[in-house]
Amino acid sequence: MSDKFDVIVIGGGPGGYVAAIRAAQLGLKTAVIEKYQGKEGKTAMGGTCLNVGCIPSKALLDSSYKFHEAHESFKVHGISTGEVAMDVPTMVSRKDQIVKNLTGGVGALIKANGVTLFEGHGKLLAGKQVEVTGLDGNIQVLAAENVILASGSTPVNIPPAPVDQDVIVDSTGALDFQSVPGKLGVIGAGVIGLELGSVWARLGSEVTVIEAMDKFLPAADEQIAKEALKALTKQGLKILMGARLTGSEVSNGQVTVSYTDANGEQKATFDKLIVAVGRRPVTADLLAADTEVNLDERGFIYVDDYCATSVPGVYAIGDVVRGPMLAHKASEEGVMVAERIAGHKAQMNYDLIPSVIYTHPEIAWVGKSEQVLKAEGVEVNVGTFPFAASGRAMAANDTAGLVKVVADAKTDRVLGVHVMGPSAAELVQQGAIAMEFGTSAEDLGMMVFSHPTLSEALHEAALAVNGHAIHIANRKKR
Ligand SMILES: NC(=O)c1ccc[n+]([C@@H]2O[C@H](COP(=O)([O-])OP(=O)(O)OC[C@H]3O[C@@H](n4cnc5c(N)ncnc54)[C@H](O)[C@@H]3O)[C@@H](O)[C@H]2O)c1
Repeated sequence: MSDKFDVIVIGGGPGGYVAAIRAAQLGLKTAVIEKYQGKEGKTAMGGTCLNVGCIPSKALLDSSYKFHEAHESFKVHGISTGEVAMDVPTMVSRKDQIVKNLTGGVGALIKANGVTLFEGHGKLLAGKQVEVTGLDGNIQVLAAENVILASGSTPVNIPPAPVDQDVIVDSTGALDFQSVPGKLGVIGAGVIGLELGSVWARLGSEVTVIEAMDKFLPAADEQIAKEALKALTKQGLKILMGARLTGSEVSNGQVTVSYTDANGEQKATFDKLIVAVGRRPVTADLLAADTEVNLDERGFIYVDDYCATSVPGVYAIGDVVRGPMLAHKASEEGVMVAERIAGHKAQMNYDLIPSVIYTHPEIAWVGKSEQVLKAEGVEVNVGTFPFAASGRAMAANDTAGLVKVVADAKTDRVLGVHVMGPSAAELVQQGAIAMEFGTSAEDLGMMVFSHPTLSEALHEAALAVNGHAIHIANRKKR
């Protein structure tokens, strides 16, 4: 046995690297184990989020939105451009450079905080020992007082559309197309399907999204989901609901998919097909048989509210445990666990984890939807404000969508903030901060918001909860 650590973290994604940095800050002797090899053939920190998830997809979303604006919207402002063209390899290599900078930055932070990096595969053994299989195949065993499992998730594969990363790709392959597919199929109208579908639609692909469920974005507030479906359809995304994929056949560089919908058997042919039907936790070769760490019935590592597993001193965080598969949820769990190991009484508010879909307009929310609250028997007051009535949104030529604030009818406490529109993610975060402090709609209404800002739409929606909005006619007058 070569070394003993206070904390060993398996996995260097947004859960693991944040946990490791926080543990080191708290004076704990910490190691992190990471095996992912980036495009340069070097160990890259940051997990799915930095390497093949949140960050690269946002790089492509931003590039493609700029192209779309130059192509479609500049003329409204009086700007003429001549022919606008997109060089896809340049767009993709810009994305790669951002990934390289960020993963390198995290590597530097790990070092600066005195965390020891082991490059290779980590596996928990009994007795809080951790086996590391190095990239060269050499095996060493480390000992720890505490182990944090942060092995993340991987895309779900489905038998009717086996991924070959050429014609049929998953979310990773879809970040590296070297040209714009003429016809693009997407399986799954979830977060990834809509974000990546948007990227390629903006660049000119004819995009068809095949979604098995009948209800669009079931986790979102119904009013927001309805508006979002309208907006995305207007942008040219063909979204087929209640359509279940049954098979696919690749030939001559194209793929023909079969699916069933309300009208029976259908077929469609695409140049590329993105499979985005969810992600599953990574636990393969993570736990030796005698560790006594339990999994739940869905294959996630079973943890309590504080991310403690069934084995004292062993914790698990992020996508490998229950809850939404979101980088910010993983990071906060990492901080909580590191602090608890250091003896602090840290906890995390699982009720206020914001969700964002980075389409344009963005779709974001925090707290509960009007429908969920009503189903729970909570009486609510609702205030909405459309961006069409916002001076700032008009100035930006970006007026689709609305802000919706849902408050308890008895106490006026804000229970949900739901936004579709420009900077929805940032506006929802303002709601999240206020909700964390138990805000009422009246409190938000009494605050001074800068003019002219998009944030005023949140102010007005909060005022509208009690019939006091100034810049729209109130549904409810008091
Ligand atoms: N912006 C973000 O926060 C962000 C971005 C990307 C990914 N993520 C996370 O990554 C995870 C995975 O994302 P995702 O979009 O793959 O999953 P998802 O669960 O959001 O959506 C998958 C969709 O595929 C549909 N589906 C499943 N099987 C199907 C089939 N056979 N035919 C047709 N449709 C089918 C499902 O009904 C669902 O609507 C999510 O948990 C998400 O939160 C988050």
